This record gives sequence, C-alpha cells and structure tokens, in this order.
Amino acid sequence: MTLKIAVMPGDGIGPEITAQAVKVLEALKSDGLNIEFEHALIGGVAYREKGIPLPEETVALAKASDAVLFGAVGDFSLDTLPRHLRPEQAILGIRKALNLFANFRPAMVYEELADASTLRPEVVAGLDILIVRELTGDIYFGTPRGNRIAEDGPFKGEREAFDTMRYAETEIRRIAHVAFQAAQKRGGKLCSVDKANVLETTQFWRDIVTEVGKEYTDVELSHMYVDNCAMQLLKNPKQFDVIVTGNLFGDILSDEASMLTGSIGMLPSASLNESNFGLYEPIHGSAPDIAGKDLANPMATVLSAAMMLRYTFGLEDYAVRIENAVKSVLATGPRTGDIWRDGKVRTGTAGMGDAIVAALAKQS
Ligand SMILES: NC(=O)C1=CN([C@@H]2O[C@H](COP(=O)(O)OP(=O)(O)OC[C@H]3O[C@@H](n4cnc5c(N)ncnc54)[C@H](O)[C@@H]3O)[C@@H](O)[C@H]2O)C=CC1
Ligand SMILES: CC(C)CC(=O)C(=O)O
Ligand SMILES: [Mg+2]
Repeated sequence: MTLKIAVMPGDGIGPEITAQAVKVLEALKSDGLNIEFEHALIGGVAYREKGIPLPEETVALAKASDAVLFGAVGDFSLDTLPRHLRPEQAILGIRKALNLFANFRPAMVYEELADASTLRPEVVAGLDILIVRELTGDIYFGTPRGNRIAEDGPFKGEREAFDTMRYAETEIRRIAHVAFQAAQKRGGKLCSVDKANVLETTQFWRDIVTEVGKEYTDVELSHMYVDNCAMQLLKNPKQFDVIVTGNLFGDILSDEASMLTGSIGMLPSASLNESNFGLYEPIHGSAPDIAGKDLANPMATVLSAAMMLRYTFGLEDYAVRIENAVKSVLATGPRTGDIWRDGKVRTGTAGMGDAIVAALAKQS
C-alpha cells in the first residue's frame, strides 16, 4: 500500500521546515517506505491565491489522504483582515473539519540536548512528559463571540469584545479517555489542569475527568490549577507524566514546555481523531521573524513526521529510525541557531535536514 500524505506547508517558515520533513521521509523510500506526497494551499498563501485561508479542495485533499503533514500558518501583514479570513482560521478550521480533538505534544529532553535547556540540567535531564491538549473546543471555538457596544454594566456604551469558554460533556469525556489510556501506556500518572477555582467550564472539566477516572483505577489522577502548573513546569517538570488540559491552557503550557527541551523548534505534535487519522505539525507558528532566511530548526517537523509513522501507520521501526537520526545529529552534527552552542557547527534549515538524511543513511 502506498501512504498518501497531504502536505500543507502554509506560511512563513512552513515551506522550509516541511520540505525537510518530506526530504527525510523520501530518504526512507529506498528502505521500503512506500509513500507519496501531494501539496495543498493553506493559510495566508491560500488567502492570497484563492481569497480564503482554507479552500475546500485543501480539506478534500486531507480527507482523501492517509495523513496530513502541516507546517504553520500566520502572516502578520494579514492581521487586519476580518477574523474569518485570517490565516490562523485555517488551522482551526481543518482541525474541526477532520474532528482532530486529541492533540499529543510530547516534551522530551534528549540527552544530547540537555546543554540547550534554559533550566539547570538536573531539573530537566531525562524529562519525558506528554501534554494531551483538547483541540476542537474551548474558548477557541465557543460561541457567541464578537464585538459590540456594551448594553449594561459599568462600561455601558463603550465598545467591548467577548469570547465564550464552553465544553460539552462528550468533548471532555473523549479527551479524558485518550489521556487516561496514554497514561496507562506510560508512567501511570495523569494530571488534569484547569482553573476550577474560578471558571465554571473548568470545574465541569474537573468533575467529568474525575468521573472518567473511576474507569482507570490503575492511573493515579491528580488535579492542578493552570497557574500553579505553569510554575511547576519550571520548578520540577519531572513530577509530571501525562498532563491533560483544554485547548487554551494546552496551547500556552506546551509552548512553555518546549523551552524545557531546548527550543520551540524541537516540539512535534500529533492531532488525532477517533480513527487515528492525524494531522502532524510542529507546535510553533510561522515565525515570520526568521522566515525565508534558512534559520528555522526543522526538527519539530521531522519529529512530527516520525509521530505520523508511529501513530497513524503503526510503523514503529521507521519512526524510531528518524528519532535516532535526530539524536545522532544532536550529538555530533551541525545545529541551527536556536540550539547552537560553542563547539558545535552552525547550520541552516536545509543543512539540518541534510544532516538527518545523512544520519539515516549511516544506520543502514
Ligand atoms: N499552528 C500554527 O500554525 C500556529 C500559528 N501561529 C502563528 O504564527 C505567527 C507567528 O507567531 P509567534 O507568536 O511569533 O509564534 P512562533 O511560534 O511562530 O514564533 C515564536 C518565536 O519562536 C521562534 N521559532 C518558532 N519556530 C522556530 C523554529 N522552528 N526554529 C527556530 N525558532 C523558531 C520564532 O522565530 C519566534 O521568535 C502568528 O501569525 C501566529 O498566529 C502561532 C502558533 C501556531
Ligand atoms: C493559531 C493557533 C490557534 C494555533 C496554536 O497556537 C497552536 O495550536 O499551538
Ligand atoms: Mg500555540
């Protein structure tokens, strides 16, 4: 069977980093990986060419493919567009269209990269945590939302804006099951992160996660407020095994967790639906400040491709080969600026991709 991958590079550094992941997957073809790629427009580039950030044909291609490899969307020069036309709506829209409610964001500190973390080595050495983020609900999708003139309250008559934080029971239950099952396969600990002391939505989240937890007596469940969690991730990140949280908190905490690993350019992700169909993307954005300069670290995207092989296709051997190639480049190869240290050769995005391909070749 040929694996059909829809490639959606998007904006900013998206094309540069997805090209490296495709290069790495292509390199595995000579070792028997049967894979083909079809590219589609998404985000700001799609808006410029087609007038909308998420064209129908892009969603159709995703649905007709076995998995999606995604770069990033976002273009500051389009920030004045009405919200529905902005590039970011494309990633939200495709997650919703494909029902990709379960987002896995593993934060691992590679031994070879312990020198790049902003924290002391003893705090992060050996770190291996998984953030399970709910991806199709919460304040990113809740309605009503908008702008209006305030009709009451102390600011009556002024302009105001509002969003709605909202979760249905089904949405919380299904992500809780995913997280408990992930914890069962890992260290058996699940920390649910919320703001139940203030927000009704997240008290409900806590109640439902607790209920679901009764079906997983082999998993040790704890709860933590998100502000404390943000602090604990820096103080003692190794206390965590799996963290499960909502869309907004998961977005923020995973960017924070990326810096434990050395760089946001290191953190991959998998966004899955109930049938393990997945979209795979780095957790970072389109990084306009470094776009087109061959500066971006492609490892998060390459590692996302490894997650694709593991999660959607069950091709563990190929996934491990990519991860080992990444580790070997971190140990002895050149590095992009975000993880560069004295004594290391400095390279660019394409150079890092080439180095990973070379490391793969040495394995066989
Ligand atoms: N999934 C997506 O498509 C996402 C899109 N965005 C969008 O991306 C645009 C830029 O957003 P920012 O807040 O600047 O976040 P960002 O994640 O794009 O960049 C934050 C910082 O990290 C650096 N960085 C990011 N990826 C890197 C990599 N692979 N290697 C080295 N350095 C890297 C950037 O240079 C920048 O200094 C915005 O339009 C935003 O809405 C943001 C997050 C996710
Ligand atoms: C554009 C955002 C909705 C995406 C984001 O920041 C993320 O998924 O991490
Ligand atoms: Mg984010």
